[in-house]
Amino acid sequence: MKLGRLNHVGVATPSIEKSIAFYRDVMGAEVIREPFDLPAQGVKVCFVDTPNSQIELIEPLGESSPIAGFIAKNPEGGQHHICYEVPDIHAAKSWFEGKGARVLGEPRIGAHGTLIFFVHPRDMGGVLTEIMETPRPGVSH
Ligand SMILES: CC[C@@H](C(=O)O)C(=O)SCCNC(=O)CCNC(=O)[C@H](O)C(C)(C)COP(=O)(O)OP(=O)(O)OC[C@H]1O[C@@H](n2cnc3c(N)ncnc32)[C@H](O)[C@@H]1OP(=O)(O)O
Ligand SMILES: [Co+2]
Repeated sequence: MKLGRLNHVGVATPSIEKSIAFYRDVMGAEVIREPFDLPAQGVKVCFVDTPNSQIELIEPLGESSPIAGFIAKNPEGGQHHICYEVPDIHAAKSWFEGKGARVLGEPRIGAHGTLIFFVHPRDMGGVLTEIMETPRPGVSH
C-alpha cells in the first residue's frame, strides 16, 4: 500500500460551538463549515478548512459515542485521530490486517461520504488512524 494524502486531523471537543469560536478567533480560520450530526458514527461534526487539509471537530453524540471515553479522560478535548486517503478501501483493510494491525469494524460511510475504517492506536505507534477512500468527483456513495 502507498501512503496517501492527509485528509484531516480529528480533534475531539466537548463543545463544537466553543471550538468554532477558538478556530475563528484565535487560529484565524476563514472557512468553517456548518456542523452536522452523524448518528451512525456517534458524533456531531464540523470541518475547518486549512489551505492543504482540514481539521475535523467531533463532539460526542449520544451516550454510546466512540469518543465518550476520550472526552471523559480529556475533558477539554484534544487531538483524537489522523485520517489518510487510499484509492481502494478494501485493499487497504487487507493490507493492515496482513501487517497484524487491528482494524476496528467493517468499512462504513464517513463524514465525506466515502468508506472509512479505523486502525487501533496501539498498533499504529499510539495514533488512532482513520483510513478513507479518496472521494471521486461525480460518484455518490
Ligand atoms: C466524523 C466521522 C468519521 C470521519 O468520517 O472522519 C470520524 O472520524 S468518527 C471519529 C470517532 N470514531 C472513532 O474513533 C471510531 C474508532 N474508535 C474506537 O473504536 C475507540 O475510540 C478506540 C480507539 C477502540 C478506543 O476505545 P476507548 O474505549 O475509548 O478507549 P480505551 O480506553 O479502551 O483505549 C484503548 C487504548 O487506546 C488508547 N487510545 C484511545 N483513544 C485513543 C486516541 N484517540 N488516540 C491515541 N490513543 C488512544 C488508550 O489510551 C488505551 O491505551 P492503553 O491503555 O495503552 O491500552
Ligand atoms: Co475523522
